[in-house]
Amino acid sequence: MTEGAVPYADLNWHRAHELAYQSVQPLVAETVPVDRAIGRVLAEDVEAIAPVPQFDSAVMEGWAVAGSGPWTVLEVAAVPEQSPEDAALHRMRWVRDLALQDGQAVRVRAGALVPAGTAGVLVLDRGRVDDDGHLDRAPHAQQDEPRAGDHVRRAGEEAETGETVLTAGTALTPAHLAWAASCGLDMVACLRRPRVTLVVTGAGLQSHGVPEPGTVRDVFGPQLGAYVAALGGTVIGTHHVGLDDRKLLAQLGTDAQDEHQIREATGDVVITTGGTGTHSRREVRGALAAAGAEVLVDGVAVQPGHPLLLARLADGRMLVALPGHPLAAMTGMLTLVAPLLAGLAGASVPRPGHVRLGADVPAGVRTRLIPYTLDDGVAVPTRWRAAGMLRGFAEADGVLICPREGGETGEVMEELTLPW
Ligand SMILES: Nc1nc2c(c(=O)[nH]1)N[C@H]1C(S)=C(S)[C@@H](COP(=O)(O)OP(=O)(O)OC[C@H]3O[C@@H](n4cnc5c(N)ncnc54)[C@H](O)[C@@H]3O)O[C@H]1N2
Ligand code: MOO
Repeated sequence: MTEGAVPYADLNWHRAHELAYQSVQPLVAETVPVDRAIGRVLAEDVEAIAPVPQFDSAVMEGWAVAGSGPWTVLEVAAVPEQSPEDAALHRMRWVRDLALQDGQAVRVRAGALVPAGTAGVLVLDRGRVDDDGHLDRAPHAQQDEPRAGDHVRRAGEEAETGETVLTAGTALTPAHLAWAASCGLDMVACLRRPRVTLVVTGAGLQSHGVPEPGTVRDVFGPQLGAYVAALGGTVIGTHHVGLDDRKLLAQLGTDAQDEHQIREATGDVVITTGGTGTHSRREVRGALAAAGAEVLVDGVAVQPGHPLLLARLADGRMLVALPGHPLAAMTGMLTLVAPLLAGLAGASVPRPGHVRLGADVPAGVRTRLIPYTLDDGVAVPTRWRAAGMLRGFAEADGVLICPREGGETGEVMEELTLPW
């Protein structure tokens, strides 16, 4: 390789995707409140700090009973002028400290604590209480109701203290977080969400309305933040630098003195848009060279999104340069940003899925990323697939990774799932 040459120019799509993932290490962990950990990746195994559930409880409303019956129904002495909440708490504590003896029963609601000594729960409509507070089975009940353990949820039946209840590397879903709350957890150790700075280059970008001929409506500044969030990152700043190379360069350098300051000020990743074509202006490549960045990938053999760059800045931040053409940038996010953010977040590499083609795709000059819609379970490639078009991507169910030789109806092809 000649001096200064980029190790991976015109890289095969799969290798570029993998290289982006492998180019980074997971970020350090931080402990976060359970209710703010959605979508985060667990940094370490979580062990149950108490049995789950924490106490024996009734599954059905009725009476917790001891012995074969009939039973005397015990009730707590009422405290005058107690609020309903205080009365409920007072009764719960009384039940907690109670030890049922043979022939005794206590009225319980579904989910409520049952006292020590409970053999089972006699369901409400299977029992009768007479005026003297004696409980017996209803005429239609079986004579052995309730059998030992009937309608009682035992402490520790889901997890014992010290048991691993969530494993490191899990991307936390609402179901995981409900489970963590059920285990009594308040905080969990998660890998930090990658922080991203967006740098939008280009002239004549309009922030609102229908653009005048010769100008374009900016589709990256306002929208890429949500795309980054869907991929597990957080955009901490968006900078419009126009065509000013010095402003672009300023975003790639830093005055910060140490790693912590750099991360706080500028994040972990810089994503630029536009200025990646190999045309006369130096733009992104020039700025990367001036900033002393190490370019890892310069061009991916894919259409759209050929002039994509992956670089490591001098301070260790990673940079992805997306082309200006909108679809090229949107698919470039799947090619390089998705695996990069997954690598930083400690998540597994996003693997392509597979889908059956519902139409022929002719051969092309290189691999193509083609948005498709699902029709009756088969993939119909969009006709709005050129680099400047967004219509096909907007209505897509996924993106085909179509090899150079194309594909025929009925054939199974690799695809990328969209993060929304
Ligand atoms: N002489 C060459 N021309 C081009 C080459 C090349 O190698 N040599 N590569 C082509 C390919 S492939 C692509 S893709 C584009 C990449 O272009 P750039 O990344 O340099 O993009 P710009 O020139 O900055 O912008 C192109 C075009 O994209 C639209 N754009 C840009 N930013 C936005 C935005 N924020 N919102 C909406 N649309 C945007 C705009 O129409 C720009 O004119 O280069 C080819 N040309
Ligand atoms: O390769 Mo560019 O990204 O389509 O025109």
